Amino acid sequence: MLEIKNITKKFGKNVVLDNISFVVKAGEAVGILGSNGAGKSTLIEIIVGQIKATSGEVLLNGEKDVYKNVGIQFQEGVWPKGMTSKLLIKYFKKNWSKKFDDRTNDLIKIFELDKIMTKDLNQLSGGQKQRLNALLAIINNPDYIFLDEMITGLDLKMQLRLSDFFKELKKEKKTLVIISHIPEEVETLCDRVMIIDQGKIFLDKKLEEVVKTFGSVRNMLIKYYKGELHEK
Ligand SMILES: Nc1ncnc2c1ncn2[C@@H]1O[C@H](COP(=O)(O)OP(=O)(O)OP(=O)(O)O)[C@@H](O)[C@H]1O
Repeated sequence: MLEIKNITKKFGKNVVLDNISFVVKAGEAVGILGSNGAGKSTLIEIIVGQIKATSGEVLLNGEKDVYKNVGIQFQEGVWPKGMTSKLLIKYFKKNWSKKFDDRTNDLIKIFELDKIMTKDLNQLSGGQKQRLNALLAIINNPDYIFLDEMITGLDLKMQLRLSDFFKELKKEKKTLVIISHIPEEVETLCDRVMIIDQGKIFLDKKLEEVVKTFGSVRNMLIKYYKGELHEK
């Protein structure tokens, strides 16, 4: 169980997260929606320990060292010249000298990275980097997986393939926290939907309830952006 307790984050005077609390149960898949700049990525970065909260705490199964059992899909980075997918995967798996195991080789094929394994990362396309980042999130088979706009910008074939792949992980009772601007991604993968609005939780509902009330996550989001949702 992941507990987010009274998280506030300020950058200078800017309050980006304002006393956010919620619990994610093991095996749950939560989709986090919201406007650009609402605080979604900051929230995930705090949960996984990449940045510090101004106040509040995050506990995973009652413990503070959340990073030990999570996988996070990093945003696109700038890499040293000569860094390749192969080297980066080895680094993440901490097995510089060993051959990849069967699971890793399968993942490389599923994510269609096999042909670009030894190419300089700075020469990869945006979608190729994104697929690599998504693979790194799961390479160590974590129980808690955080995906920040995982399929945005991928071609439809890869969007469907990765959605199917993460759907299978969900069946294995992995816990997923997904930031997305694509309502269909949330509807496909998640059983709980949240909207973050100006650093606060504006809406937190079961997918079932959203679909029953609005017909779809997209319809709910349209209502939200039109100012016709009053959840606060
Ligand atoms: N390191 C930083 N220093 C100062 N302000 C920051 C920093 N990181 C983020 N912010 C600000 O915090 C706010 C929330 O940013 P965040 O990236 O969490 O939004 P988001 O909801 O993920 O947006 P998007 O949908 O555009 O990815 C923004 O106003 C952003 O400018």
